[in-house]
Amino acid sequence: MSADNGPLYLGFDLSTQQLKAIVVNSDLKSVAEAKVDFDQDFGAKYGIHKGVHVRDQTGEVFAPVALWLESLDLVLERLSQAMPVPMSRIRGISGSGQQHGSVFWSASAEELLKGLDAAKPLVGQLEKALAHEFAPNWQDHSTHEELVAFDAELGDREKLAEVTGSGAHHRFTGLQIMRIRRVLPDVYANSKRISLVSSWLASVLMGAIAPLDVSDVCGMNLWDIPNQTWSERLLALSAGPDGVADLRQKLGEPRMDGGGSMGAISPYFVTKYGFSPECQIVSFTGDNPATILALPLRPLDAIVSLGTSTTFLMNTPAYKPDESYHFFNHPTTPGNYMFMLCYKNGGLAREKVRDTLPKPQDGATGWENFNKAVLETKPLGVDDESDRAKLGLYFYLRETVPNIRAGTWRFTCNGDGTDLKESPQGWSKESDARAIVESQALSMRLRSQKLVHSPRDSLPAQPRRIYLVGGGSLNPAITRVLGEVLGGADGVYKLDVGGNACALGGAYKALWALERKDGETFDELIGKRWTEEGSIEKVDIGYREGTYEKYGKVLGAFEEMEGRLLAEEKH
Ligand SMILES: Nc1ncnc2c1ncn2[C@@H]1O[C@H](COP(=O)(O)OP(=O)(O)O)[C@@H](O)[C@H]1O
Ligand SMILES: O=C(CO)[C@@H](O)[C@H](O)COP(=O)(O)O
Repeated sequence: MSADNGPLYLGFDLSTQQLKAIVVNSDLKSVAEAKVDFDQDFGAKYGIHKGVHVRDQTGEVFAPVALWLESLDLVLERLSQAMPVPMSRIRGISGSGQQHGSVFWSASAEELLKGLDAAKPLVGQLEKALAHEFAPNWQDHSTHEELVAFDAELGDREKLAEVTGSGAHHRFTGLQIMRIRRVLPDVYANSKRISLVSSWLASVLMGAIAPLDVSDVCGMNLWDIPNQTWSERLLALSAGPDGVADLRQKLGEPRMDGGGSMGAISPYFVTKYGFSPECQIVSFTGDNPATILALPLRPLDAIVSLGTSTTFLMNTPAYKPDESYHFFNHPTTPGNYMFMLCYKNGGLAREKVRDTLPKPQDGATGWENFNKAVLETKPLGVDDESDRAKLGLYFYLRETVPNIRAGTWRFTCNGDGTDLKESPQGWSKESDARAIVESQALSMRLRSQKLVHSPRDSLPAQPRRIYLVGGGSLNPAITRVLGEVLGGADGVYKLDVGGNACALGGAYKALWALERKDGETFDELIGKRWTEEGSIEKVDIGYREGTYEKYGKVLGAFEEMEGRLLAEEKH
């Protein structure tokens, strides 16, 4: 069958600020795309900002589930208009959700999901299917009490990381569930099932509660990765000693196969949008695991995702957990893992620094002055040999890696990293523009050191290729600084789908799930069909001899700066 009349695959991405959809054919070529921007399309109605509500007094960050339901109808309406061929050609659907967020279903959920009426919108019909109208968001940091308890439960934080792939993090779902049980006991008691954002979207599309996904389940601090089972002790911590069986029932058993079908699409979508009743729903995963499925990722290649959060991702067969980063099951390949660093102060922090600079004329992207400042400032703000290197931290929210309070700090040191001192007088706004991007990249380089080795010849240890995805990957100044700091022996590449990588990874996952031959891995199938041309574009040379080493010399000072700020908080 030629790609002109063959099956199509749909990938969704329900992220913090948008719901995106992309359709590809069996040759991996994009056929149609659509998106809903939560603030633009529904901001006034729901009173959200950047996709969420924030309660500063408690640190809560959450999204209205009704907003996502309205967005699902709207994105499908837009997609059906954008499709050059009938929706009935779509054979399979998968996708991704922002990680860690949870949706609490009521006892009526199964029945309401099964009986959806295509003559009415989703939103009114599923109101009573929810035990809680809001979903905690990954930016939530209201769970300090729970964080302390999780880190202590198995002995210490390192032990928790060995078992669950991560130390305790405010946003991880086990902590969020424990807090909901503490502050909203009725919500917890009335929750018949609990979904992650990924499995929630799959559930609505399937008209039945979908199991949690093999990879996304690792973002809860509840899943024992070495033994691939729920940790009874951590369930007991989250649910209370008598609540283990009940919480296990609410969560269900995860689906360990990232491929195959979970069931056919709900008749609601068949009648309303013209899907085939044979269209299959494949398990949905987290947005970061989906990102590593947007291309065949080789060992030593890294992806930097510049979305609302900034993440650094690698695909590795080695499980080497550490309390400062994350390991997840690979979403499609048993025995492989996704290594991840995740920063809360990503895109929104860069926007705050951008907004301190004069606003460009109307019609500009808004980044022009920021980019000019980044490109006109020398590495580490060092103009000549006598200048001290500038190192800054720009945390508008409490950061996760490392767990440092909100604030802005500026330090200087000698070029060899010695004599680190705080610089209370600071420096110009233009220097901040370069320093924030360098700071984010230095943190990634520091923490991924153990996972990289020399790619060839006598080059220093570094990734082979660096792929950039997410909204920020469109920015040439950010791209250049990432190449200068992180290296990349074979260069820095941008995915042509830019901000749509997670949705694309979801579409490829659906394709692999339904077309795989016995035992055929995702990388084998996608690797055979994927071509660089039309998929990626080289945007920077990456490793620059001399510059890379210059940044290497201040890595120790960067770590010391973080250490000093962490120590201040302990006193
Ligand atoms: N030209 C640009 N330069 C720098 N950042 C950009 C640019 N365009 C978009 N962004 C950033 O991309 C972010 C959104 O990226 P996206 O991947 O769509 O996010 P998410 O998946 O978290 O919703 C915005 O917060 C914005 O800061
Ligand atoms: O919390 C994490 C990963 O641990 C975030 O990366 C979320 O998964 C949300 O991502 P974006 O909305 O930035 O894509």
